[in-house]
Amino acid sequence: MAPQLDGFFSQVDSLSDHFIERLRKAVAIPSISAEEARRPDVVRMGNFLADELKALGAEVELRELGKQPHKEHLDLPPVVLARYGNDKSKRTILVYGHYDVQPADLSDGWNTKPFELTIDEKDRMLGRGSTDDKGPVLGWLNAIEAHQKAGVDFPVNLLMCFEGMEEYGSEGLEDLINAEGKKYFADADAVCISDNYWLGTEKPCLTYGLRGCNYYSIEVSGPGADLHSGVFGGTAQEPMTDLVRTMATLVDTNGKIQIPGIMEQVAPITADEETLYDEISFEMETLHEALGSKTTIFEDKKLTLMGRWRYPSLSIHGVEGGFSAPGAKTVIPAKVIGKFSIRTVPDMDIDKTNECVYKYVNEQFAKLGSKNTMKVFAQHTGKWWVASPSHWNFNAASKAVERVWNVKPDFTREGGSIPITITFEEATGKNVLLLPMGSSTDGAHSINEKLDKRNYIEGIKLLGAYLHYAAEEPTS
Ligand SMILES: C[C@H](N)C(=O)N[C@@H](Cc1c[nH]cn1)C(=O)O
Ligand SMILES: [Zn+2]
Ligand SMILES: [Zn+2]
Repeated sequence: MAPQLDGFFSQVDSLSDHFIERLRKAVAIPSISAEEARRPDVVRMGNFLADELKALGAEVELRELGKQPHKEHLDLPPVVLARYGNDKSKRTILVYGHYDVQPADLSDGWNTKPFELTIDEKDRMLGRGSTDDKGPVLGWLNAIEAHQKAGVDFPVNLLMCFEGMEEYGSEGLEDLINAEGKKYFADADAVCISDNYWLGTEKPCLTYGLRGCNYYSIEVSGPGADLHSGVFGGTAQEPMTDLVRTMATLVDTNGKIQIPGIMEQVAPITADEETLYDEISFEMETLHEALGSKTTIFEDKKLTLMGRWRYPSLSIHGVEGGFSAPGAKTVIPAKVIGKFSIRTVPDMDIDKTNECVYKYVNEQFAKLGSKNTMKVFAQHTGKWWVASPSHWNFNAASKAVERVWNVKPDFTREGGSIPITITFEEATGKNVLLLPMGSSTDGAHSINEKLDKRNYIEGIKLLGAYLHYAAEEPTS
């Protein structure tokens, strides 16, 4: 029998302004994990979540993770572990999310202040972290509160794990999950993560795969200090020149990775997979809207989806130490660090990929014949993940999508990475489902990140409905 959800749904509608205020408070905390100076704000955000959860009656622990690797002067932010309900007759669902965000500054080109939630005329809620991942994390808290205020029994025991370093490769979390897999998380019957996006703007999806991410630095140094290019230009070998020449050999304009040994690791396409892409609702026009231009590599839907889901990609992100401000400073930087990452896919191996990258970058640098010094290293790595969606956890989520959105979801893979997903699967031995709240045009990691009010409010209903169906779904 379909669960009684009307009381819960109408309570979510009645509390919508209150839930938006909760998101406003969360967005106002600039919890940027990649910026050292923001570490106190990341901790403040963890405390904010812990306090909100305690006020809702959850049992909460703040778990410290020690020092940040390679940055020993910095404490990692705490992991918020919480339990809501401990009824042995109910299923237990473990949910994960992250409370840290990507960097954001008005000067990057935002139309509004990134840490002030701004609701525009189209009911888009703009602000850093609105969709990635503060909106979805608060979705779980809001679902609890709406049940309480509606007087509806909460259908499951909820275990929660919210971290503050996801955007920096989930530093420190893996050990905790492995240690707690059969302790704190022992009761978990299934895992649900809400931290990715629909493929388009109208059709919800359930996600069963993620790419991994190996993030690299190439450090080139030579002169003892930054130099005057009029005095030293033409006399000193320049680190920036060596760096851009090396970086330019990594990938071509159509995204073809130039490093030998990478594509060779990619799993071949199966006959089943060949047919899968035609069924997916995905329009190139929506991709162009999300991209903000028509500069796609492919014109074709299938090749585009394959390029995002099942092939690796290499992206060049930036250069630390180079001159980047407006104006015309005539400096020769003494040391520059180029950053790039490779999104990895089945059957790529992290260590083998690292070896290929190190060998290739060293060879390319050697070809320059430079007297400068070059180091290449991986800053963080995380494995790809692909699961089976034939499981009661996915069935429950599919029914919840149909109930809330009146449409059957697409089953998708995601081009992004949530490094800890595979660790949850291995440490608990349970099925992991990705249940996104936001849509493809939300601009996660970009300027003007937003979450549509509709996706937030219906998303809260979706998370709550999923828990009801998960409580009832027969084991598969
Ligand atoms: C999909 C998720 N919301 C996300 O944005 N993940 C990040 C995580 C990351 C950062 N470094 C490596 N992985 C991403 O895909 O960039
Ligand atoms: Zn992110
Ligand atoms: Zn995220």
